[in-house]
Amino acid sequence: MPPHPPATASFPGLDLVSGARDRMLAPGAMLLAGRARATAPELIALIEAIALAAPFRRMSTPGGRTMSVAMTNCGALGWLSDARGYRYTPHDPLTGLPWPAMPAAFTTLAGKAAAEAGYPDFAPDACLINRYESGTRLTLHQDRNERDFGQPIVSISLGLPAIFLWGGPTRTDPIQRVPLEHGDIVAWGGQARLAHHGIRPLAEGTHPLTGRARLNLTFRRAG
Ligand SMILES: O=C(O)CCC(=O)C(=O)O
Ligand SMILES: [Fe+2]
Repeated sequence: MPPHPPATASFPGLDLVSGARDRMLAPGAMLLAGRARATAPELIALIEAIALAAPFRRMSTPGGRTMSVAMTNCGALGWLSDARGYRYTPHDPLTGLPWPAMPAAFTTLAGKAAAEAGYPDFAPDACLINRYESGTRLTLHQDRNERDFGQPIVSISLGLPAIFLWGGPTRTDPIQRVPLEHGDIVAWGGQARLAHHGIRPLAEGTHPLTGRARLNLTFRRAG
């Protein structure tokens, strides 16, 4: 071990070198550290505008439990969970209207991140927006409601930090705990496309841009 660890390890919020924490989580899965930091204020303002038209809500699981994460969507298709199961729909059941359009700033950044992770032609049609508060978590799951598992997933973290749980294709595979910070992007596909993943209960905190919350954008090609 070096006598002085790099400054980025001691002050993770201050690593001005984008990419200092980059890492491959598994073949096909990349942490692209800080890639959304520069556009974060714009992304957050766009999320706030989307939430005025399609409010955050806590959905029910098919088993009848209320999810702790609050969700909304933008794009041609939005992810839903209710008593009938998990699926994508073109309309928000809360308003009966189409989900708000996916802003160009979202599509551009998601496409760039996918390309950097080795998926050059990613054109997402669905963006799930998650809002976590202290104690909120997302249990280990696979993203498998999409039609084509040949398409990757791009996930952007904003606001409060979180611990991302990263497993493998089988539920019992070993789990890595990956700290995710404001502006981090994780992109996975190929042989990592069906890896189990989740979010540990969020710690209390306040972030200058999101207050007491973490926001996450998950981009997928669903249709
Ligand atoms: O919040 C995150 O970082 C992960 C979100 C996620 O896995 C999902 O929405 O399916
Ligand atoms: Fe997921």
